[in-house]
Amino acid sequence: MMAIVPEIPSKPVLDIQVTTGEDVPEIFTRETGNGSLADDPSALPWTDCPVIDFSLLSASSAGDELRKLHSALVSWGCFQLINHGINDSLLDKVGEVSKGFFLLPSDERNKYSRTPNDPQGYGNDTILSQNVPHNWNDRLYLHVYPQDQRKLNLWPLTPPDFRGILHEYTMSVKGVNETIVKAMGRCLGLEDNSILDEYGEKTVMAARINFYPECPLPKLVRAARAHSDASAITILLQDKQVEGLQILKDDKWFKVPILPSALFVNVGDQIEIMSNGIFKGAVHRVVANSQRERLSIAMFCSPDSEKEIGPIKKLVNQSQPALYKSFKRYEEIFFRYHPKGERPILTMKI
Ligand SMILES: O=C(O)CCC(=O)C(=O)O
Ligand SMILES: [Fe+2]
Repeated sequence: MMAIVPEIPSKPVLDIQVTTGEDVPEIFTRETGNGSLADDPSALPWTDCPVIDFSLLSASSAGDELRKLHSALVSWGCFQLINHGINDSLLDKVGEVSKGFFLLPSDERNKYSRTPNDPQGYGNDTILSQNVPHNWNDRLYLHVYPQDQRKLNLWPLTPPDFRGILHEYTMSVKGVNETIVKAMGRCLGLEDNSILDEYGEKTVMAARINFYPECPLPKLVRAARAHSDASAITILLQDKQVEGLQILKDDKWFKVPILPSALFVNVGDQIEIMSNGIFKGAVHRVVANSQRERLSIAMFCSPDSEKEIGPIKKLVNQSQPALYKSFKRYEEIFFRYHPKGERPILTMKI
């Protein structure tokens, strides 16, 4: 049996009283070597990762858009998605109910607190090593699809329409995920359903609703340290006004701009593995902001956790041997390594 490593506990960031940098607890300011904290965000360049028009992806004449998508996935591992069909009013509403939750008094929010060693629920991320800094981030992490896997006791009852809106948003994002994943299959020269078939019986989706309070020490504290996602793909709704997300490419950091009404899509570890390394999982981080709070909603779309995942057979041959092992339940693997400051995907390499 595996020993359970105890968590390094922390209160939600919203419950820490800070007025000056001196009030920031030491668990947030440790250095990790995950990129220099001294980088001045204003000095970094903007990413020019492609903007993909969703409405063109399923057309029989999608050639140009698929070429753009292919180039995005092999170079950046991410793209901005426009014309995705989710209307602005739903994007606004899911943002508003989410913010409404984080603005609740502490005792209301903490009714939905996660329990130690379980990622689902409200609070901050699990940290399992003294060397790993905590993120200046409170998040509500919920399995949202399939519906019978929802832990409804962790779904806020206030704001009153939170559950209904998150459900509606989930179902809309699920459709977007399917079209993107089919297009990714075509980009690899495979059948439409080649990746979706690897998903098994059902797509699994988790929502991670991030709230980043203002931070008086943005030069020493990360809002989210560098990571790649456990998902196959992540569909992210950024804050409408406050930037902060950055993407790593060729060892350089790039800021991700806010594009009105767009969703930001990035490749997660599981598509990197299924594509046998052809598509790159995007390493990203979020910088802290001393002036403004920030909200984002990441929807992690992944294969059925009981399905064995590995490099797609048609992409493996003598000149391209499999680069990764096959496995099940990647989310569990991710939560074993990430809280210790290790990169989960490296443990999957052959
Ligand atoms: O807040 C963001 O823009 C990104 C969040 C993120 O990387 C995540 O939730 O995995
Ligand atoms: Fe992420």
